[in-house]
Amino acid sequence: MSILILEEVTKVYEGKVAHLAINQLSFEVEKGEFIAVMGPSGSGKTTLLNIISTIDRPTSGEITISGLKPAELPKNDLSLFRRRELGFVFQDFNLLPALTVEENMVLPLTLDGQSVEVMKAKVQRIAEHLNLTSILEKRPSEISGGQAQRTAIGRALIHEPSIILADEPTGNLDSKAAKDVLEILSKVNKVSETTIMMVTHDPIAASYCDRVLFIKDGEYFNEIYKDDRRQTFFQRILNVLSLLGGNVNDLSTIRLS
Ligand SMILES: Nc1ncnc2c1ncn2[C@@H]1O[C@H](COP(=O)(O)OP(=O)(O)OP(=O)(O)O)[C@@H](O)[C@H]1O
Repeated sequence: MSILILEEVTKVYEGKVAHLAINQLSFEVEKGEFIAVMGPSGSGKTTLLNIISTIDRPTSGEITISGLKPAELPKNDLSLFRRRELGFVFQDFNLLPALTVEENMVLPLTLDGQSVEVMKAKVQRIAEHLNLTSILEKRPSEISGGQAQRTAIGRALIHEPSIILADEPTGNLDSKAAKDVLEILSKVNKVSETTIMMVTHDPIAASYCDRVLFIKDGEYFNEIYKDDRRQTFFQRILNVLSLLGGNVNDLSTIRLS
């Protein structure tokens, strides 16, 4: 069953000079899939994520998430839809510095007015999965980057969303913390069957996924599925990236271990 369907989605940024950022892009994501989106700088990855996350609207084309078309929802229903169906993980964590790890994680629930008992129980369960139990009382300035990103993943999961949208979730982490975060995302994907879509420049991060979708100049370029070991998948990802071209600086963040 497809949980996300894009049908001929186009995004044009209007301005002095109009810019075609996404051009007639169509693809589907299955429920429970862990998919990466890769492409050179400027190929439209962030635009795509913004459109799927309902932060921005497509110029034309249709998007269906969990059987609903967000573009057709009234504003109030759209905020609720975003809070219930989607979880967000960003490169720079986006934690509130004045709140503890626990308070950051429950923030989406407090907006929903849930009882303290329900919130505590949910936090405990997720904190155990994400290995955060011992740091629940700490503030973002007192924890490592990897712990901060795991907290952000916990916040994204607290609503049990249908899809987690992650924008370069390992971009600010060293290789050890990045590996931890990718293993956590894989576990979340496998254990709770949460669908995850991750934009990344890093072929190692992409190799944790089931499928990598490559875009170029806002258009579909290629896609490959993992059907073997992660190391072999990583090599195949590198092969497509070399065909894809782009600025060599785009690959400057690649870690080769
Ligand atoms: N608000 C905007 N107005 C006009 N053009 C924009 C706007 N946002 C992005 N663009 C252009 O649309 C294209 C796609 O941008 P986008 O940020 O989606 O690319 P990206 O693949 O995420 O790039 P990067 O990997 O560098 O983050 C780029 O050419 C960019 O300059």
